[in-house]
Amino acid sequence: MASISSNYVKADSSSWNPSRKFRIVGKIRGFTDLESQSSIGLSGPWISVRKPNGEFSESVTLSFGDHPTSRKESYEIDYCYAQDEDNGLIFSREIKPMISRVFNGHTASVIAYGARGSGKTYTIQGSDEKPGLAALAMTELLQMAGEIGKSVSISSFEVYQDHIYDLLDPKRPPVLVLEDAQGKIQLKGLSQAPVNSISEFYRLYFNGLGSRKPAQKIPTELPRRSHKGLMVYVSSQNSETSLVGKMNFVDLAGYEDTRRKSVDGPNLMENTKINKSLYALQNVVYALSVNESHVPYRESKLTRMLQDSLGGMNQILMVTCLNPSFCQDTIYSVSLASRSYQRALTNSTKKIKSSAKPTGLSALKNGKPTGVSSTVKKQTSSQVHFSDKKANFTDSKVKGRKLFKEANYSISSEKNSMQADSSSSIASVIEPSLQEEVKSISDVSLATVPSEEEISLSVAVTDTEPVFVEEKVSAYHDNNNHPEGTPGNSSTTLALIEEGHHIIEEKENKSLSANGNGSPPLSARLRELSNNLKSLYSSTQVCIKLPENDTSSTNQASALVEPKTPAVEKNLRGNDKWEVANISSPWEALHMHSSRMKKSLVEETLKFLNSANKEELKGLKGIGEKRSTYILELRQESPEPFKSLDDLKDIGLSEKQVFFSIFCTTLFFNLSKTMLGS
Ligand SMILES: Nc1ncnc2c1ncn2[C@@H]1O[C@H](COP(=O)(O)OP(=O)(O)OP(=O)(O)O)[C@@H](O)[C@H]1O
Repeated sequence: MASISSNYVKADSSSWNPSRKFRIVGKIRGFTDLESQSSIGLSGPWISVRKPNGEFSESVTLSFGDHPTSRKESYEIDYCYAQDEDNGLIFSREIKPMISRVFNGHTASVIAYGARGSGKTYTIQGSDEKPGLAALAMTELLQMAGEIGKSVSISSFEVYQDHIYDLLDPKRPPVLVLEDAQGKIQLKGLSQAPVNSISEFYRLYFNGLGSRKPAQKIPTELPRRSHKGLMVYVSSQNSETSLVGKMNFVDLAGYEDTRRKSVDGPNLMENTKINKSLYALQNVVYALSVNESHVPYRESKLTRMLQDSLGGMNQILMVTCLNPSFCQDTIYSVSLASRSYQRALTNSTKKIKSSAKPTGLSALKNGKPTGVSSTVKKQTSSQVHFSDKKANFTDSKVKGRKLFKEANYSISSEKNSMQADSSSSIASVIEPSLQEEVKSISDVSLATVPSEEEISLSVAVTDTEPVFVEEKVSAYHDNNNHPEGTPGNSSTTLALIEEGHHIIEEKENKSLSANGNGSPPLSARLRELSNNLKSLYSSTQVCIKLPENDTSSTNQASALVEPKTPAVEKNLRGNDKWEVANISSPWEALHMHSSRMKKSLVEETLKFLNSANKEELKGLKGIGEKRSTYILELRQESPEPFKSLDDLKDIGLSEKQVFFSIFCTTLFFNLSKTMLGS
């Protein structure tokens, strides 16, 4: 047990400040038998835990010992449990006070996160011999419920690749996250089982956890990495509807920075999704901590399904699990925890110094260990917010550059479900000579924007055929909180192409000597295509009729219009008129049309899913008998189950699939109509 510094001060009592929503504690994992026997168990302390102000400290600082890559900063969190402090102690100090709140009608959540192998499962799930926090809490909950005449039931779930599976009944289709008329989250398809004794709990919980075998598609012997959760409901007896309170236990998948490891194919994809959902959770924690008006629950399934539990007056204990020996990902996790801690101090009166460096999540996103040394870098919540916003903005750009490598993966291995499903049909209407260039642009766009949430289409008209350019823009929307289509939302295709262009140029400059195959560099092809688009624009001017009362000098503004784009004139609203009147470049025109067209397609897609009959639904690629039945079922429960493209995930479809399927169907319909002369 040599890993704890002599400065370590043991826990005396839990001091959950009632005004705080989040409490952030650490837990240093005990050595495994193997580690105890090896040199790891004998090496000196790696993590030092100190109370900065002696016994009066309300927090502790963590620092990491001798290792060339260890940073010398210290990270502040609420508390840290030592290697030899077990789950029982964490339970009595942290969880027990939460349980009484559950019986008072609140929801409490315990979320374990950290690097791989840092002890998250041991802490939350435990084992038959060493109960985890969930089992310890369950014993207490059952006892208290018995005493005051309440009933207890559980649900157990897994979030794998942004799909939720029921672990109590694994044969069920993925769980749907729906929002009812009151704005409450409903988990459709997640079963609940009553629990009357701890042995019954063990049987249900551990059978469920063991029942999901690795997905067949994944060529690995290892169990798949996923987030696992337990929901415990306390209800008034004999009444399913009168929920008293709820408790969640979440064992998150481990954070792993894949750039330092050779992870490939499906594992890389799995890891990317895991990290994306971990970032999403941090974004939610951040938004809640600083009382942001918009909390990005929809960024991942996990946060969406926990929306009601995370929001409101509910309390959340974040347990940062720490590897006892050197692990770079543990340092990242702690920097993240420290960041959350600082954010959680929303009403802090501590003296604060701001830091210009992007830290915490944004730095983590950039793959850099953060410089969150809480002892030296404190920020007010508003300062944190501001700098983070800025950091996020630059982040998306910087990340675009950095992500280039990752994007290669996502293009080649994932290839984007949309591309896989619809590229053939789209390719068939693109001039063969342009196909490669279009693909290049798509790739650049993919490379420059981190999120895969939304796609918009830009359509340029050539003399003969339309050219489709894929664009990904939602991360920019989200990061900048601009409503779709507002002037602030200026991340257009061309901006992306330009950005990608520079990245490619930079890359090419570096690797020019290595490129001996004589093929024109991508930047040259992009430039050529960019010039083509410009000349096409000047040779194909289609006038947009301006509102009659608009006599501004720009009323000859023109734009590229794809035949059959949604009616421009008819749909002009106040802002749109402004937009049309102020078009000053072909790119603005192109962007205006692409976003309007996208908006229109989205609306049509949702309308279609909310109203089409079974046969019509089945006409869409990706929707068969099962899905169409399911959609109809959903419509019986709620007349309009699809309110945004995000809801498509609930039927297990990527929005890209449906979007492009609809797009292609509409396009072919229009083309055949044109050819038939109607
Ligand atoms: N306090 C502890 N004392 C002794 N061994 C422990 C302790 N905590 C965890 N371990 C052991 O360490 C190993 C890793 O723990 P665990 O599986 O809980 O990590 P994890 O963070 O859940 O991993 P992953 O990220 O892969 O899900 C296991 O063999 C576990 O039994």
